[in-house]
Amino acid sequence: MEMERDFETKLQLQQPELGGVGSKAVQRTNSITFRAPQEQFTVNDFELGKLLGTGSYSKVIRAKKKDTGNIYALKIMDKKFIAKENKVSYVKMERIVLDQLDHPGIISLCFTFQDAYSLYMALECCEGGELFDQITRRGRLTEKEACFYIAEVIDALEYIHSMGLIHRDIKPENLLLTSDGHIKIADFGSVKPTRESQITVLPNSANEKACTFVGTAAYIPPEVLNSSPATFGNDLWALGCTVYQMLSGSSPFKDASEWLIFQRIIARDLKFPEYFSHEARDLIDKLLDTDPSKRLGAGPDGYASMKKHSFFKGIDWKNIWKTPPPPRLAPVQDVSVDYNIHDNPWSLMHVGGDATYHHDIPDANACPASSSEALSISSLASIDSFDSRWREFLESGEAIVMISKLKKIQKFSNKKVQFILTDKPRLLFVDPSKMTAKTSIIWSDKPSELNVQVANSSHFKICTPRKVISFEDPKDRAWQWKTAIEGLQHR
Ligand SMILES: Nc1ncnc2c1ncn2[C@@H]1O[C@H](COP(=O)(O)OP(=O)(O)OP(=O)(O)O)[C@@H](O)[C@H]1O
Repeated sequence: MEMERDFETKLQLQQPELGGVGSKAVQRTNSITFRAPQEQFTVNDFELGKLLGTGSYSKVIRAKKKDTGNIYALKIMDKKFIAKENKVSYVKMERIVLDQLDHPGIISLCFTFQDAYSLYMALECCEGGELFDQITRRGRLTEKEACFYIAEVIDALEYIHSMGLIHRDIKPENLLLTSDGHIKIADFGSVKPTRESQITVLPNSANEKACTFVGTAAYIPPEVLNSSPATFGNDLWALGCTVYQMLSGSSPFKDASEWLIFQRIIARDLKFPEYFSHEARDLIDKLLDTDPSKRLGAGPDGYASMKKHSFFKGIDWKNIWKTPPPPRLAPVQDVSVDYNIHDNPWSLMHVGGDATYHHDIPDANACPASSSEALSISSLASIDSFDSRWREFLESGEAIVMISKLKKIQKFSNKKVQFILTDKPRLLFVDPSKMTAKTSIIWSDKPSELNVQVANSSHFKICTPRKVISFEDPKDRAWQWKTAIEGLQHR
């Protein structure tokens, strides 16, 4: 209870002063004016649809407001989890920053509300999913496609920097696509305002993370690894890594562990695939300068030098948001995560009340989110971090990628097992009735030593040189198990 109270005080993002339920009136807290109001809604006011994505402290769900029919991406954050994981400042920062930004390339915040367990941010819904999924599905993008997407990111990033903000987590997972294929930058939890920032922040939140190590390992610039304070150059480095990833399908310093990734970043161990054009190499090379002040876009003429780069030949910078985006990829089969509240492993723990759950809200644009369970392996990593029951079976820093109660089919009797795939990667069995760890399957990245054979939507086999284990997944996720395991083998 004490923690709850403490949390409530810490997360008092705003106090409604004007208007009642549904009011669009402006509100103030500590003399900050909020554009997106804090409403008195409950989760019962929404029809919850498919899971759009998961972050390290949130789940984002497509939700339709029952009275208006408006669709939102509802970012749901478990209060206790946020307090426990010290993410309070991240939530505050994202709320207050998104509230003040206004750009076609940045996700907009429509309103917020909360209940006893969760905080809810109703965001503009990006039906096209993550750019990451587009890259994963295609293997890589063409230079023409990448050029368009990067040009939009640059336009939005120029605005973010002009507001005195460093995003600090630019990566393909945080670049979302609208239903018509334009980019929107998401995830402003790691933002750091500079001293000159025009953005108003809540007391004590601006400097909390001044030199903290934030971001994602593969996109972190070398100076951050050396504990230098954040600069706009951080985002330019991450942009360089993102261009590389769009064109090649993987990040430039990818390696088997974070430690190895960091070694490669510090050594600037950068190799280009043969098929990269001279212009692409030159752009990436200039963005990945080890000196942050020399990175393209960081010089005295700012973004103008970047926009003039030959890679962007033909881009109409003034009309970029009116330019037709590259054609959409064929949508993948909608493998929306089953998050029936009564089914524990994938449940939305603590989503208040008796919410109405709909597995699929019909989409006016017939455009399913591409953030599929099967393909967004990395972003699924923390989906179960809200469910602490399985934590005891994990090693420190290890996260669950996929978990299900399966029937292990044996010769004489079948057995129920909790089957867990982690990002380490490991495949574990837990006896769900005794809550004891059983054997694990020896992991191998080689398909000859570990492969999954799907018989039908519910039945699959895991084959290793020593044994073949047959499973039945009552939730028909056989293909998803295969994709998740193979995704980690190719990580
Ligand atoms: N507005 C949106 N429309 C569609 N999908 C979204 C939207 N916002 C977020 N998502 C999906 O949810 C995922 C998680 O969201 P977000 O990155 O904001 O969460 P987080 O908890 O802040 O994550 P992180 O661990 O990256 O800090 C995104 O990667 C994306 O797939």
